[in-house]
Amino acid sequence: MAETRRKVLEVLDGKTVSPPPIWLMRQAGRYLPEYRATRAVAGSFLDLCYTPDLAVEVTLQPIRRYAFDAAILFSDILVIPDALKRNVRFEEGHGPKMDPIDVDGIRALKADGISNYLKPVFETVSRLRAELPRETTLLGFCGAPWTVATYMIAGHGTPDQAPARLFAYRNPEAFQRLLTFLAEVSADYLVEQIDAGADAVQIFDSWAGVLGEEEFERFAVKPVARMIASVRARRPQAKIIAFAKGAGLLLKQYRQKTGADAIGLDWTVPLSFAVDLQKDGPVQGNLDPMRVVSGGAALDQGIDRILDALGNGPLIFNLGHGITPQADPENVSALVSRVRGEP
Ligand SMILES: Cc1c2[nH]c(c1CCC(=O)O)Cc1[nH]c(c(CCC(=O)O)c1C)Cc1[nH]c(c(CCC(=O)O)c1C)Cc1[nH]c(c(C)c1CCC(=O)O)C2
Repeated sequence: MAETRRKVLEVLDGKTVSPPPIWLMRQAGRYLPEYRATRAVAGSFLDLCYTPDLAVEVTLQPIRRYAFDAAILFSDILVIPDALKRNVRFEEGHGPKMDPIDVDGIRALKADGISNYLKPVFETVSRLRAELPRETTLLGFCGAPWTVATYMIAGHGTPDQAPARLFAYRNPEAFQRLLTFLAEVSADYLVEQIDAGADAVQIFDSWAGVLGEEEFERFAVKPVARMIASVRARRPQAKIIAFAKGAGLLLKQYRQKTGADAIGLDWTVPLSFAVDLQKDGPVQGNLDPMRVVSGGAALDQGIDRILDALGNGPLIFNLGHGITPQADPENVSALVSRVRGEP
């Protein structure tokens, strides 16, 4: 059989691929009219995540339009609390909600049944691997323990995760227990995605940036290091991207201490520092999603700066965070063409 080049995997192996492969965080989503159409017939957002026919369809939509180098499984990081029976719901215009967990709730958490509950997700992964073009890398994902814990404790999203930070100071043992529990079940979840056909996985620590230095070490670095070690102990070839949004200077040690193959960079990471981080291994990022909303010169300049700074080393071109619903699909076409050096 002919060798298939999966460019994202080549970069994760430390190679420089030119032009760099590209995919976008949240590439399947509300900025696409075809996503909104599927979403409208799906019932709830979680129904969309748990119906393989529909989840496969929305995962493929941005691949059909833009031929991105990677597809990311359509799901959500909050399927783990949902599988833990935290009554997760997504209300229009309100973001995610769930029952807030307390110390007794943390003590009562059990891992039984998660894998069975999430079977539709694994079915989506295996169908995607069969349906995607061979050269497209399939990414699985999960949330990092800290980020998932922030939603479990508050019961909803907050601007600064004050409820989880406060809970962690007041109840250090229960909080540590929650992080350790989430690290274990999330590692199992990633192993099952890999076994179903995911070529690589990304761990999203979207709220790493609200932590002080010591808490970053205990709540972000250690649990993710533990997850990665657990996945690698079982699947030594696993390729893992870790995205700690807002981690800034602490990213330097983050890759080394967690063992991630590549680190994701948000748009506030200075390119001069990104060049330094790239000397230690592959990086992914880091265009400001608002440049995609803006389009025009702001988009072109943002792309060119990243390519100039990072294009001669192992780079997966991406945004610094998820694409937003206001982004014009035409601007995404312009972005992809420019990164690929097409007219
Ligand atoms: C923190 C977080 C969540 N979910 C996720 C994160 C980490 C990354 C990040 O920080 O963005 C990750 C996520 N969520 C979704 C994906 C799918 C794959 C992809 O990237 O295309 C992925 C990888 C779909 C989604 N997850 C969600 C949507 C929008 C819901 C809808 O269509 O009604 C999508 C497409 C809902 C969601 N899910 C979450 C929130 C806060 C929200 C509401 C905010 C919003 O509405 O944009 C939790």
